[in-house]
Amino acid sequence: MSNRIRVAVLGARGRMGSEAVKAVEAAADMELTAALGRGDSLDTLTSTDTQVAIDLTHPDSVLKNLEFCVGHGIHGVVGTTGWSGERLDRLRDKLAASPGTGVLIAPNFGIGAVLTMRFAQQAARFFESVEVVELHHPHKADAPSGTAVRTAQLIAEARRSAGCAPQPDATSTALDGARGADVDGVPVHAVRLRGLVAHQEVLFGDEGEVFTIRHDSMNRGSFMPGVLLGVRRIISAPGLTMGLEHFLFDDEAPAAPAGSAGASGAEQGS
Ligand SMILES: NC(=O)C1=CN([C@@H]2O[C@H](COP(=O)(O)OP(=O)(O)OC[C@H]3O[C@@H](n4cnc5c(N)ncnc54)[C@H](O)[C@@H]3O)[C@@H](O)[C@H]2O)C=CC1
Ligand SMILES: O=C(O)C1=N[C@H](C(=O)O)C[C@H](O)C1
Repeated sequence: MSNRIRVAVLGARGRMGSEAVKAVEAAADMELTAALGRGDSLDTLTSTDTQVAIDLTHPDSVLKNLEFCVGHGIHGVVGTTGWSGERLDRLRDKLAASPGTGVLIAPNFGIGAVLTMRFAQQAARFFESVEVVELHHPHKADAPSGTAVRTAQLIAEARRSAGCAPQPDATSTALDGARGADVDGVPVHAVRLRGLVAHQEVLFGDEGEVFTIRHDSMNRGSFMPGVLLGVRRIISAPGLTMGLEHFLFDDEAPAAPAGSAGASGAEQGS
């Protein structure tokens, strides 16, 4: 019997999902069990004995898909963005009732995007001002992007830990949206433009200097090494893992308890 990982793709006819289907088919250690689109029955996941479902669907679909998967002991690798705190709590409840099952939610599978978040976190305490600008194709459902929200949250956490003061902003009158969305005190601006794929700039400023971190995803193939890494790692990482960095930077992963197959099942990176 084959010991390849049995993987299904949800959202298989979409921009990301169609790339994921090709990537799974090309991976020697994986077998594609199902390529499901909107309206297809999730029962196919159980009838094909799927081990890992990759979700690249829509903010309105992803929680229902995961509730089914986790309820049937199928691990999830999730690229779908647009999560709220309330939806994450519902997923946590579901996972608590299925202790052997793992879900990775990665707002971005691109190595450069993960590094952007990491470097921004490191730079955050050294500058008085910071703003995030994300730029995407006009078909995107959620704004700001999941990556931009996560980047801003990580920056805000780092600034809080370092005891930074709120950043200066004398704006007293503004049109709606002119100063972007306020994510944990960090302004985040979203551009939607034909011709773009996925791009982000983090701008730091202080007296006499500006420091910019920029990342550009030129095509969706760039996300696939991260998706496949997520599939390979989630089968031995029970619980909720927030962010691909927990699988990329192995030196930071919590030690597995003696006798266990992998991570501890405690939440990583919430
Ligand atoms: N984490 C990452 O690195 C990345 C994440 N994304 C996210 O992935 C998601 C999908 O993005 P795109 O591929 O550009 O969107 P898309 O609109 O091209 O594809 C989504 C597909 O999912 C289908 N779908 C919707 N509900 C479904 C359901 N319940 N079951 C099965 N299929 C369903 C749609 O019909 C569509 O074909 C978005 O949330 C986007 O933000 C996109 C790029 C990279
Ligand atoms: O919708 C997209 O395209 C992307 N979505 C993700 C996000 O919201 O951060 C990742 C990447 O930016 C592409």
